[in-house]
Amino acid sequence: MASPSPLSDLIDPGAATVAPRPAVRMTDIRHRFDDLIAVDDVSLDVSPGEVVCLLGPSGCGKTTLLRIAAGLEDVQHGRVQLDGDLVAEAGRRGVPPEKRSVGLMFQDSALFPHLTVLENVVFGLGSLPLADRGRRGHELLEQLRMGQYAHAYPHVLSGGQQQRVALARALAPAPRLMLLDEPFSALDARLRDQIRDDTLHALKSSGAGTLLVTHDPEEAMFMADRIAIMRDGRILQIGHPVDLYCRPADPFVVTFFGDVNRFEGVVERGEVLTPVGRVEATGLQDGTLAQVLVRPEALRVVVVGEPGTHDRTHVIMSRLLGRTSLTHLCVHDDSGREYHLHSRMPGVFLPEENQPVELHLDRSQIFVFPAGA
Ligand SMILES: Nc1ncnc2c1ncn2[C@@H]1O[C@H](COP(=O)(O)OP(=O)(O)OP(=O)(O)O)[C@@H](O)[C@H]1O
Repeated sequence: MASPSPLSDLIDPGAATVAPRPAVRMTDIRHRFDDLIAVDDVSLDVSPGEVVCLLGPSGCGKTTLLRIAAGLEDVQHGRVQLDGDLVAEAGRRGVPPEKRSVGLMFQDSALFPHLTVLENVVFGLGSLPLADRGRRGHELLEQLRMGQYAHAYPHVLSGGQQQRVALARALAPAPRLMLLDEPFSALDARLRDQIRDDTLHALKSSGAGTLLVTHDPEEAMFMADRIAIMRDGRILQIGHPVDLYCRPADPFVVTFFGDVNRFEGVVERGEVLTPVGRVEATGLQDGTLAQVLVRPEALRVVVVGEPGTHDRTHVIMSRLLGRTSLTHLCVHDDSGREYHLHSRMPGVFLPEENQPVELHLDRSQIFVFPAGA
């Protein structure tokens, strides 16, 4: 009997070495509006099937970058390739947006009011036979839980339903790239969570690469395979959400993901002394003035003794925020200087005012940088 062929025989060595062409590749993009540099030397790839979020504060250049990918802004410097094809380069006329195989979705769904939901979804499918258009439209509406509204007009739909239709319309022509600009920001929180979830699954099953603009770090973490965090037109760090959250390259990256407790101190024997204890200052020389950023979840509060008998570290107040509880703490350093710190604990943890406590540190959520970085 012939022995079974090894698994490696099934692998095409050529296929293993050819990386898929990026859905979009933006190279050396710089963009000015008069004197203002809106995008400053950005290069970025999005792979097919990958969701990349552009995250950053208002005005950092996210939308401009997205509009350049879409062809809605000319390329002033650098170039844009879609699925390996050069579509725009500085000094040359680019491929117009409607010829780029790109699906667009914005904060405002911008549906055609005089067309039904189904007609809106199939609007861009003119080249397909009528029956195929209808099949594709119904399939997407079912996937986005809008099947029952196929023959309704947009004005009877809620904002969230309109966004589902806008997503179906953008996905209908099976674009190679989806560009989404703050698509959920006009929706209330509960609705937003459901739509985000459905959008993520629809994007993933489409196989398109996605570039999504948001200023909301939680949304970026929910949606993204990779996050590019931007400030002043530049990408400060790009990577898996865990890389950005747990291995931030810059203090701005730490603070953009939420509230932090901040201290300064001089590095001595590789450590900085803070009011919550000594912290390792990896990579900083002795004598360097350092800033220490301590996430509230890095401070684990342990109740000790009776309320009212506090000496140094004690509770000022505590609040339930839902999935976590926030404790405001009064902490003193060795010289007696007082600090007001925040601790975040999972679940319901509501120690009384004046309760003495001890703090245990989760060092994985404490970050040290040179002061002024
Ligand atoms: N058409 C324009 N003309 C002049 N300045 C512009 C134009 N579009 C954007 N800008 C400016 O360029 C900078 C980047 O804007 P952009 O919209 O890309 O930022 P953003 O990060 O998307 O911000 P937001 O989240 O507020 O939309 C901002 O300072 C903005 O005011």
